[in-house]
Amino acid sequence: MITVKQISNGTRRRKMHMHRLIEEGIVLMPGIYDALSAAVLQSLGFKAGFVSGYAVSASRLGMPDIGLLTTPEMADAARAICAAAPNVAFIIDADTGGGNALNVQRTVRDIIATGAAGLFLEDQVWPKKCGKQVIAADDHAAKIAAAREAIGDSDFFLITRTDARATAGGLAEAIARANLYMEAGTDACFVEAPPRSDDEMREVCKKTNGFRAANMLEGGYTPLHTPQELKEMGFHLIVHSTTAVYASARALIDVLRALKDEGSSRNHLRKLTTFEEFNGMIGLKTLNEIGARFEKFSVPKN
Ligand SMILES: C[C@](O)(C(=O)O)[C@H](CC(=O)O)C(=O)O
Ligand SMILES: [Mg+2]
Repeated sequence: MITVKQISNGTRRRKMHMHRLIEEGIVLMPGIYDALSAAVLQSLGFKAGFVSGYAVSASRLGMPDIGLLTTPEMADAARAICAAAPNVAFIIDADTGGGNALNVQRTVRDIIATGAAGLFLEDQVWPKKCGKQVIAADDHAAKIAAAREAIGDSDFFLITRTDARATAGGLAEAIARANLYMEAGTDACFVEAPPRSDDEMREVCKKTNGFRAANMLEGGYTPLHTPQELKEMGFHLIVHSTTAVYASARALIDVLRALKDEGSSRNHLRKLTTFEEFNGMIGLKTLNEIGARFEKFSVPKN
C-alpha cells in the first residue's frame, strides 16, 4: 500500500495568486455557473469566485449534482467563465477529478488551461450517491500527489475536500483526512458534509493544518456566518456555492410567473435590469470603443 510519506514530494511551493488574496483577508467566493453570472461577479468587484458543480450541473444540464456533469463539460464552462471575468480568480469544482490519478492529472491540466486559479478535489466515491461514501484515504492522498505533480510550477491552488464527516468515522475521521491530504500536497482543506455547529467549525480549525475553506450553504447544516466571524474561527476561504443560482432561479420563477399570469412584464420592470445596466455589465461600451478604433485603422504608408 502506498503511504503519504512516499508520495509527498516535500518541496517548498511558491506563493500563488490565491495565497496573495488570502494575505489580503478572508477570501469570499460566491458560487457562479456561467459567463453571465461571472460577469456580474466581476462587475461587483469580487476578486474570487467558485465555479460550483451543483450550479453548473443545474444551469448546463438542468439536472441535479449526482455525477452526471462530465469533467470536459466543466472545463468548457470554466473556459467561458474565466474569459468573461478575467479579473476574478476562479476556483473550479472538479468533483473527484474524473477517476484515478491519471484522470486527475488530465483534469488538472485541462482546468489550468482554462485560466482558472485553482480547483477543488473531493474524496467521494464517483458517481456521488445520496448518503455519502468516500474512497480510502490513501487512495485520495495519491490523487492529490498526482494533482500536485500535474500542477508543477503553475500558479494554481489546490483545495481538497473531505466528505468523511457524513460517514461512520465522523468528524475525527474528517479531520484526520484533512491533515493527511495536507501532507500529500494540497494547499487548503475543506471539511464538508458538514460541520454542524460552531463548536465543530472551531474544532476543524483548531485541529487541521494549512488553509481552510468553509461552505456557507443556505438551508444546510453548517451555521451561516459573516467573513469576520469565519476569520475569527480560523477559516481563510469562504464558498457561497448556491447563493447565486438560487437567487437567479427565484428571480426567474417570480418574473416569468408574473408574465404568464398577466401576459405582460410592464408592472414588473423594477425586477429587471435596464438595457443600459445590462449592456454595461457585459462590456458593450468597451467593445464598441475597440471596434471603432479598428474601423478607422489603416496601415501607415511610407
Ligand atoms: C459545494 C458543492 O460541491 C457545489 O457543487 O457547489 C455542493 C453544493 C451543494 O450540494 O449544495 C456540495 O456541497 O456538494
Ligand atoms: Mg460540487
